[in-house]
Amino acid sequence: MWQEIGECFTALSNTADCRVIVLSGQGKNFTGGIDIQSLVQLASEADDLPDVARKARFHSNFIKYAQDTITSLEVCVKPVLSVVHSACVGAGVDLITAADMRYCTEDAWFSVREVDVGLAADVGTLQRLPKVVGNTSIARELCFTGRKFTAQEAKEIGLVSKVFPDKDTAMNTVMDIAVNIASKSPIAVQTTKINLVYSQSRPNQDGLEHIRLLNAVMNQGEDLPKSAIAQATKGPPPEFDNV
Ligand SMILES: CC/C=C\C=C\CC(=O)SCCNC(=O)CCNC(=O)[C@H](O)C(C)(C)COP(=O)(O)OP(=O)(O)OC[C@H]1O[C@@H](n2cnc3c(N)ncnc32)[C@H](O)[C@@H]1OP(=O)(O)O
Repeated sequence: MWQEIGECFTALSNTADCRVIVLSGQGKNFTGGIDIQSLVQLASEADDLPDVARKARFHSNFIKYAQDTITSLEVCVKPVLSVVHSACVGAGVDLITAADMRYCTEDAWFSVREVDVGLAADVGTLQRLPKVVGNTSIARELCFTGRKFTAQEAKEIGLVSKVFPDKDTAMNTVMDIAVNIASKSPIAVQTTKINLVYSQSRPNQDGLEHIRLLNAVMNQGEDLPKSAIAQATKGPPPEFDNV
């Protein structure tokens, strides 16, 4: 699954007729996080190596691979909307915090469970959760304790944008949001995502410089006049070529 997630988001990022991605889970839970047996197996494979440097390199390589998998959501230029139902544990929080938007059902619950399996979270939660919720005290409490928190609390701290009564309602509403985004200029939407991601950990001046250079090129495209004229004339929504 690690491999498929990375391949999937890389492929969708490069698939012209995909404009928006909705990520949801099948079955009883959104995700129970990393397969614990595979984690134990990995530790034992590292243990079999003859010396500490090689053990360290083995761990480092897998962590990098897993980090890149989660980061593939962020690197993907198409907006990723995630919909969580029931449990979202450990790697699930890493995954959704790399998405652009998060929604959940009333029965959803979350846990930054890594400390309880003896790990410091290493595939994104520690970097992204504090920024997503904008409150380092609550982010740290959740990371240090691994405690379960409800959909309601996730909404209160800003982890999710909205809580829906059930999965069908959540999916229908989030699909409407996705359709709305997909109707807009893909150049404008994707450049917006690229700049938001670039700017999230940099000074404003760097982000401004980045968008200035991007738009010096992108503003020469056909989507800007098409959209601007439709807005100004209250004309029908324009159609845009895929990127
Ligand atoms: C480089 C490192 C990269 C990433 C690291 C990520 C770290 C993490 O993800 S830490 C989190 C690890 N996950 C957990 O600790 C979750 C433990 N499981 C649970 O809390 C619950 O099982 C549940 C996910 C909330 C689901 O509960 P429920 O719906 O009640 O089902 P269960 O009966 O408990 O489980 C069914 C069945 O699945 C097995 N299982 C559940 N989660 C895992 C898992 N993460 N790994 C392996 N197996 C799991 C559970 O043991 C049950 O198995 P049976 O054989 O049916 O007993």
